[in-house]
Amino acid sequence: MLLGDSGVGKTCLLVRFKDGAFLSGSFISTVGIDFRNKVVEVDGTKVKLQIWDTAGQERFRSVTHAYYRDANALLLLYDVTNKASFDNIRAWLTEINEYAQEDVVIMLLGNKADMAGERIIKSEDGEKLAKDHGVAFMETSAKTGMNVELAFMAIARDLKMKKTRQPADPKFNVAEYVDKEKKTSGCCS
Ligand SMILES: Nc1nc2c(ncn2[C@@H]2O[C@H](COP(=O)(O)OP(=O)(O)OP(=O)(O)O)[C@@H](O)[C@H]2O)c(=O)[nH]1
Repeated sequence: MLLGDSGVGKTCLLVRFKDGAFLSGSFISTVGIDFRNKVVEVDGTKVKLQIWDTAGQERFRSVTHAYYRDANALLLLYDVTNKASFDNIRAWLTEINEYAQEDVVIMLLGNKADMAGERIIKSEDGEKLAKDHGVAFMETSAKTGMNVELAFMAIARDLKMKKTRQPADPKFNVAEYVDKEKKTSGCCS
């Protein structure tokens, strides 16, 4: 499930992942909730992701709250050019605490990382906030595609590991996996 303030790029991120395209031009706010499916392969196993795109606007909150409980993973977005969207992350995490399952996987994403000239939130600030709350973090761009595949594939891997894990197997940690992948790809915070 994609969460975050209106305009941070949730729909664009999903469209980039699903169709490999970027929705530029006029911004059409999501009304309520919408979903798209995508089947991906993780180590030879097919994983069907059902990705729910929520409306960031306050007036739809009561609609979206009803869906938190069934979510296995949450991608929580802010916009690196919009301070309010970053400041609101704590409030989003409080809502998640209240409505989502305790073991839900959470990934914090600083989107619009392509907008270097207009950036307000530093990558280190996102990193710190994520660390404070024990969640995975990366910066993304729905426009260039930076880290979009990595974000969704890390979630797919986590969900697959949860389903197939034997009691003796070590636990999969999505935050550690993402840090390792970011380092090996040498790319983009
Ligand atoms: N430069 C840049 N623009 C982006 C990016 N992602 C989204 N946008 C733009 O930001 C605006 C809002 O994007 P949406 O994906 O509709 O935002 P949303 O979070 O789904 O908004 P709500 O549906 O209202 O919750 C659009 O004009 C997009 O073109 C990005 O990574 N880079």
